[in-house]
Amino acid sequence: MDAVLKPFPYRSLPEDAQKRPTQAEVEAAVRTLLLWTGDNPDREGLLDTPMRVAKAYREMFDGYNKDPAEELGRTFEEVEGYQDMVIERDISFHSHCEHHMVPIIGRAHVGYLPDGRVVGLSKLARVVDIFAHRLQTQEAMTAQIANTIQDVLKPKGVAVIIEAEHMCMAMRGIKKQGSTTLTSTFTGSFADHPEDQIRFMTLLRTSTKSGL
Ligand SMILES: Nc1nc2c(ncn2[C@@H]2O[C@H](COP(=O)(O)OP(=O)(O)OP(=O)(O)O)[C@@H](O)[C@H]2O)c(=O)[nH]1
Ligand SMILES: [Zn+2]
Repeated sequence: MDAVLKPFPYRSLPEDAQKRPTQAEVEAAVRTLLLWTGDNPDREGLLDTPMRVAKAYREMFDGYNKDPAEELGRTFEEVEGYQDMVIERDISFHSHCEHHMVPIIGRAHVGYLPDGRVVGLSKLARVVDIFAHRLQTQEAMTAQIANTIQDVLKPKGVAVIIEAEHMCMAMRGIKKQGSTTLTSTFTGSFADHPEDQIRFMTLLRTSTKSGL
């Protein structure tokens, strides 16, 4: 199936990337990579690997087929006048770095200050996953999540913090296991009022075991 990529509002794709290669072309490319490792793509254990890799890529990079704005389209106003921040903490995600195409594994914390409308909680995690399932830098992913929620939901502000481990730092190159990268983007009232940022950070640190 040759899917045509949807327009992507936060990063333009080159013209020739708009059309996907065929399944046969992808499998041939994986076969080349297998040869590059030094292994034999014709041995029994590797015969179906190009097909499996193509299938896995379709799943791991399905974020290119989805529009994060659509996820935020359905909102609710009946929340009994609730006006304080809403935070979805510890949203686990898997992504791939755009430099080495190896995994980034981490957690996102997403908060917003509603302006009359709230969104289904799962939708915040869906937005995280859509951006995670594209080739990323952590900085870009953090900004994309915050800017999409700000642009579509139009709350008073959005706060996004991501902490992640980059396998390109752990498995190769500098080989530092266990170091994590922290990034943050604050929009609206979170950018304008330090006290909102502080409250966000304080709420994030509230222990889930505290019984609050
Ligand atoms: N800022 C940023 N850098 C990243 C991210 N993921 C990977 N990198 C870095 O991207 C850089 C790419 O550096 P290059 O010198 O072009 O590539 P390289 O020779 O593979 O680099 P080394 O990892 O130092 O071996 C590396 O320093 C990676 O650690 C990310 O999400 N954000
Ligand atoms: Zn990398």
